Amino acid sequence: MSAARNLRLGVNIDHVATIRNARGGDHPEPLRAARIAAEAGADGITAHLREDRRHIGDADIARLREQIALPLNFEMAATREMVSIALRHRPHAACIVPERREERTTEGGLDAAGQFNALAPMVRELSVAGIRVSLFIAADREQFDAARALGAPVVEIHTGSYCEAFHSGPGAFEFERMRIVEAAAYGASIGLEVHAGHGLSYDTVKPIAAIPEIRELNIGHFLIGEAIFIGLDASIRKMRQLMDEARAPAVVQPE
Ligand SMILES: CC(=O)[C@@H](O)[C@H](O)COP(=O)(O)O
Ligand SMILES: NCC(=O)COP(=O)(O)O
Repeated sequence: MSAARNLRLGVNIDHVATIRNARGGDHPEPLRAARIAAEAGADGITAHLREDRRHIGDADIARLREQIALPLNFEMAATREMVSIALRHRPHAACIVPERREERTTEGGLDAAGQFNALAPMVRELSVAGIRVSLFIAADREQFDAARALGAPVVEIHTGSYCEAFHSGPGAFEFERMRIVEAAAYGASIGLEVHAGHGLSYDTVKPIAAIPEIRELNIGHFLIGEAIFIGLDASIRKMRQLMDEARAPAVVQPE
């Protein structure tokens, strides 16, 4: 992703494929969404190849790698099948996420500490292939320590609980925000590159974008939903603008 930006935006296009798959066929095409995202200022494309292929499919990953110049962040479960697919396509990054077939979406973070021995060879294999490994984890020091010990250079903090807390009142929202603030600072202090994502919207993005240690946000479902009303280009540009506003250095007024 672009080195020039100190907060990158990865646009997740999974739910373009969700709509396509509702009817079969090839409309709307995730590849076209990726092209629009690139034009709208995305720094990267994120796609989650779920084991059940409920949205993105294998052919989407192949097309994205062949036809999109932006870095691809390939979200994958910790399975041999997914490691083989990643090694075949060599995306810029592979983000390992926990998956349960019966879940509606990614409900929690990866248990990097509990699954240490199973993850270690996968992280190694992906890294040796030149793929930047990221672990999708909760804002929890034990998980950050495990990510570091595994040799993953990047962690992505699951912002789902934070986004849900937005609807539970200011106290709960602030509590979840602070957990992410502290975790991001801790992650950076032990040498990890910190990303964040899941469920972010125009209402919730700014406090996360304002956290200086966070280098990348991955956002999808809200952007694709909002695109129904204002178009994909406009929905991405507005998100980018909110991120930039949150990140802008405070202007000190002369006395
Ligand atoms: C890991 C993650 O947060 C994304 O993959 C996002 O959740 C979109 O995919 P799902 O809606 O299938 O969970
Ligand atoms: N890793 C999070 C992601 O890619 C986007 O999640 P969402 O915005 O679709 O919930």
